[in-house]
Amino acid sequence: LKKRRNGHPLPPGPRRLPVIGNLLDIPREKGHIVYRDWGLKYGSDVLHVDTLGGDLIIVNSARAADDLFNKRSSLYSDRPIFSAINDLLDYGWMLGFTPYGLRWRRMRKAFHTHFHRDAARAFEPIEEQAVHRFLREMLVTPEDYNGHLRHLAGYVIIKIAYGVEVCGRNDPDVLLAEEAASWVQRAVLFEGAIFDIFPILQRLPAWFSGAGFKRVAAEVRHVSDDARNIPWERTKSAVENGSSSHSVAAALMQTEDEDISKSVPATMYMAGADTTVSSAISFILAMVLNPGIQAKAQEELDSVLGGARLPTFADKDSLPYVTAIAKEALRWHPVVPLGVPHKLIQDDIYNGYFIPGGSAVIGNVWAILHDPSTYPSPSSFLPEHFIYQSQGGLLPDNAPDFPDAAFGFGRRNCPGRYMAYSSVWLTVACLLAVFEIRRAKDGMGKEVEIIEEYCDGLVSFPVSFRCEIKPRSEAARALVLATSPAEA
Ligand code: HEM
Repeated sequence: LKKRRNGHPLPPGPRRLPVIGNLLDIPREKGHIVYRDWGLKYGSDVLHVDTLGGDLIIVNSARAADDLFNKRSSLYSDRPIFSAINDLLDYGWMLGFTPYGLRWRRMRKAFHTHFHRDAARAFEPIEEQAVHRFLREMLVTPEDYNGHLRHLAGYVIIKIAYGVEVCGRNDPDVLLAEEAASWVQRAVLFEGAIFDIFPILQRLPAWFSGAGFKRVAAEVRHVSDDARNIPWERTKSAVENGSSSHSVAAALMQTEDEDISKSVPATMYMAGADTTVSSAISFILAMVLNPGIQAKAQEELDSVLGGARLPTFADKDSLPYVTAIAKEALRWHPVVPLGVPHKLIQDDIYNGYFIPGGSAVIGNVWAILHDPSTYPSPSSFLPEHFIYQSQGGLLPDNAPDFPDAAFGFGRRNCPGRYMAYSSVWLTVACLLAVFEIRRAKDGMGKEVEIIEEYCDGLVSFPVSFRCEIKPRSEAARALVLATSPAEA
């Protein structure tokens, strides 16, 4: 290593001990905050951590993320090999974990064909129908907003992926995809624990031992295979007998080989369901905590729509404050606070520092989206963070007016981001247009205290909280009821 370094130091970081390196320094929770604080302490936006699994590089600023992940994207676009789990789970078919190379490129291209900015607009009618259906569900059991949001995400993804409508909460496709996705989360996290990438999971689950692991792994593999194959085979039969509706799976079947085609729709649920749900819940939490912001957004909605209809995508440009709320929901508590680790494929020098080839490289999404030089009050939920200073907001005029980092970096950034953002935008706009979101009251009429707390994990979720979500008026309720049940 000394030879390869050729006099260049490694980026700074906590002092390494012989043999165990920085094992004892690795934070057990809230890694994104600890890593940001290390950056401040060591005066560098790029850090090096010596883990038992190898080298870990943390990138804490938008500038360094752009320099490495974008400008040197041919070097920084691989993934660390999650090999131990992959042997058993075979999640190599999921685009997010596929090593950088030909197979990844083909899958990514297939994804891009259907999800680039203009292509994703084709999904808007499905998203509108699904959000209307969600609003109707919210009229009946608003306390189950979490379940309804999950249903909404599942409905949209399965309909776009396979052209079929999920039948209720217990739809077999959704249940299977949910199960596979939850195993993937666990598998990745716990592989991360081995590499010390996601420090929280240094506590390995009890089933990770001997025969227990083999048994669980066999089951998991089965679930992962079914999640990819069952809906695919059904779509294939539907295409063959001429009964299929338009879908990503049906379109890919005509153009790509089976390995690529069936991986794309199956990946959508794994990558797109939890992430979209988490951002929508963050929005609800933000509204409970900030009634003034909610009132201002509703004023804007009323002035544009006159309370006469629900917002649609065509209203986006007329609703800058609502749009800023949707973006702020993605920034305030980013869904994937440490992103998904990339891997550097060969030795590199950056700002005079030596970065060893093979390092896992983490873009600290949270630190970048909480940089006070771009977002002056980073911990507060302020839509003004996405309104330029020249227009009365807080965003420096040279900063991008979108929380790009929330969707990752460089060639591996989220290919579903346009679809994800439009789903979040429409959910935010429609909920604000017709519902009042408030603190819940206890039996004594006292407001229930809410703690702004998030679970650690690859995908981070707000800790469950109670709130009250009621139609703003009888007219608002009538608007929701007027969305035809037949359309969804
Ligand atoms: C609010 C919702 C979402 C957020 C915040 C989000 C965020 C992310 C992030 C941070 C990454 C890692 C990027 C990197 O490695 O640098 C990622 C990857 C990915 N996302 Fe999303 N995502 C969302 C929704 C979706 C949706 C709806 C889909 C599909 C329909 C999707 C598909 C993917 C895929 C396939 C990857 C892996 C890309 C690759 O490795 O080449 N995501 N996403």
